[in-house]
Amino acid sequence: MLTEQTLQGVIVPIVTPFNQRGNLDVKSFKELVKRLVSKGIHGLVVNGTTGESPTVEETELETLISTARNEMGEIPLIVGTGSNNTVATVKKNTWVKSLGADAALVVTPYYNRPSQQGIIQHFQALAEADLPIILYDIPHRTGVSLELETVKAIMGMDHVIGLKESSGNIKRAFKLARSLTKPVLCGEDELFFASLCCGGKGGILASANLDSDQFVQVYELFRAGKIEESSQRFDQLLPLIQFLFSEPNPAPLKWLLAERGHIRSDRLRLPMTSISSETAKKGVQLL
Ligand SMILES: O=C(O)C1=N[C@H](C(=O)O)C[C@H](O)C1
Repeated sequence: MLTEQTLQGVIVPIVTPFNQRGNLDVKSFKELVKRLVSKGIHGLVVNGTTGESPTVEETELETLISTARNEMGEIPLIVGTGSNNTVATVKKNTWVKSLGADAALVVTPYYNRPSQQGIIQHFQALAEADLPIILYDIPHRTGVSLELETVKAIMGMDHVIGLKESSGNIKRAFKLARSLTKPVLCGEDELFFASLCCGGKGGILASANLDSDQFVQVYELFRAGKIEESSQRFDQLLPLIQFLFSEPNPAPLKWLLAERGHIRSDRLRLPMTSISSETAKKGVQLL
């Protein structure tokens, strides 16, 4: 099980590769996991936003979890399970735990506009599944704003081991990293280095599906006190990060992974679509 002491470093929300017909491409997924593990990542998220969780079927998720588990050894496996239905999320957490998950990444309940108290109770209810939780705050995707007091209340729960902070507001990230005793992980790739400077303990970074060893080095250099070297290494990654978020994630990421031969197709499931030809031209320049 993952704990607040071991939750740190570069954690990669892996893409879910599909073939041209839109079916799960298990072979590409397995190769991808192996490659990421060989690059020294500190954890993996299956079924995150980057893994196109809204379109992944339960049987497919079972395959993804067991395939990843087999390749990962002791490296923590986190599974995205968040939804806007508390009972369903408890059930899903219990289920993914039985499949070998070390923790669940749980986004704030979106769309039905719960009160702050409702959000607190949602996370409280997840204790029943007995699986460590990482709170995922990403207001621009969920449409839900968490008050600082709400974050503190959730982070005070025993089964909640950390926060993935994706508000894009570095002042807020700074405040949280300073005031919380549990790890705050950056979920806004462009702010990764800034977040480490604010006291963040690592990041859950879609960009780290590519050039993973470079992201690991940014983190390791920073931890070793080599701040300038870490900063320079991160600057080198910025054009990649900016390209990857020039259209909704994970479309540019899948395109680049396919171009580099790491997956066999850049296919996404609707309503997500592949990148435009203009973005592809920019990608070719980057390559
Ligand atoms: O899947 C994730 O986890 C991430 N998703 C974010 C997003 O797509 O908005 C980006 C972040 O790098 C990780």
